Amino acid sequence: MSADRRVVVRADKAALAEEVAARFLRVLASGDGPVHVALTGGSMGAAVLAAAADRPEAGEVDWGRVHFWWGDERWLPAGDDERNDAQADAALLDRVDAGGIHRFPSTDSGLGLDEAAAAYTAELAAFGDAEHPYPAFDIAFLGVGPDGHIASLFPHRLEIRVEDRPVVAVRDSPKPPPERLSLTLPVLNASERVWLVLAGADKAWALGAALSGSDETPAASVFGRAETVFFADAAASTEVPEGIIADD
Ligand SMILES: O=C1O[C@H](COP(=O)(O)O)[C@@H](O)[C@H](O)[C@H]1O
Repeated sequence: MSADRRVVVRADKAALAEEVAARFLRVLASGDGPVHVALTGGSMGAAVLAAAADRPEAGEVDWGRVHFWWGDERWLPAGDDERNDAQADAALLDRVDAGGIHRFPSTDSGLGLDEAAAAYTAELAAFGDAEHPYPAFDIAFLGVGPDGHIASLFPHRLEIRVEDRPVVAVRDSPKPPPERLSLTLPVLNASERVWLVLAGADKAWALGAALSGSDETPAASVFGRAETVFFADAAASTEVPEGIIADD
């Protein structure tokens, strides 16, 4: 794990999505083995994927090497517009021939919420190694809620402290829908790169709290093994301490 965290700021949401999309495509175009990417829902998740789909470098990526996963999912029927995977499908996944699309189960899968968590745990394990029963993501994308939540790990809740399972079933979520599935911190923290993407003035508090390391802010507790980067627009970065905004 690298405790070093950087903040990259761009003027607005569109410029931010373009910046992250360009970096995302550069990672996908490098190397030659399978690439595992954990996607996020929320406002910036689809914006980054849509920007990536429209960039010319998307044509240089061997999408057959790329496995897509999700950091969390809303417990809804397959294809529901509010599901995180449906938003990613529309933005990018329907336009590329990915090596694997690993969706969380849906309410119409015939599984209950706990069974769905177990099913995703098993799917992750199929791509694990001797060290961990889950893949080490090359990139884990995370949105950050105004309260500092990441994936479906919300402040002041037990799910943030779960270390013995890769997936948790979330009930009574403070944000609708009330039932969700989420990866846990040990899985996210095994990622090579953790990229948190946030835009808008309503995210300024969350970014400041994440950087100050508040125990109860989930966004403060996630670290990539090689790098942890907060990508923010100007409106979201007003509470970033001086001197930690990266030049790149
Ligand atoms: O519900 C969710 O919210 C968070 C943050 O979303 P945002 O719209 O405030 O950016 C998102 O990261 C998560 O994947 C999603 O399920």
